[in-house]
Amino acid sequence: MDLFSTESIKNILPFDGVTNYHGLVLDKKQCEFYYQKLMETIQFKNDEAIIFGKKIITKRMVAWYGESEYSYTYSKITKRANIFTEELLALKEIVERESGATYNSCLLNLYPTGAEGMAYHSDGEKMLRENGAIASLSLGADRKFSFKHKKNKQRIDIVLEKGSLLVMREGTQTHWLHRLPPTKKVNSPRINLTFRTIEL
Ligand SMILES: O=C(O)CCC(=O)C(=O)O
Ligand SMILES: [Fe+2]
Repeated sequence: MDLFSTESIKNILPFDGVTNYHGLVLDKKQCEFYYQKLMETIQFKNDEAIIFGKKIITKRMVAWYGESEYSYTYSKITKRANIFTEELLALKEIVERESGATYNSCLLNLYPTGAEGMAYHSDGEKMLRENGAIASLSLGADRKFSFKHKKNKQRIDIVLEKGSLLVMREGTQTHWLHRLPPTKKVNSPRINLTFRTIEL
């Protein structure tokens, strides 16, 4: 995929935003290779959040990587990023070529089973480039992903297959929430990578 043909990729939002579903960008072999490599090398930590002043530890695992050891604030806690690994740089290159945008950081989420998900939110943190693309690459178990319009509550559901790329672009974070619903149907892990541009 090159810069000039992104227009032919489907926008799955009916209005107030652009989110392109690129379908599979990794083949079966690449999916298996990167899934294994990331499981072995990424420093996943249980996600922590401060809710009503209390520190909560979740079963979802997260890891932040980037071009430098920038500090970031996520769920109200400030931490330092890790430097991109060889595999993350290779995946970043694929995602950059497919999406026609560049990224300097990556948030990885590991959902050990279908019991873990992520509640409705939008990625509007202050550090993120406003309206910059967020590219979401999925590995491991296939999971449903949902958007909900902030005002009229319209819902859009999509299955994020292993090896697939979803790119959230202008308007998406302003007008829509997204979530990964928990499910009883999935018992195996999923890794999601969201490539982002952070203003350093
Ligand atoms: O796991 C996913 O597909 C979504 C992750 C997400 O929305 C986020 O990290 O902000
Ligand atoms: Fe998100």
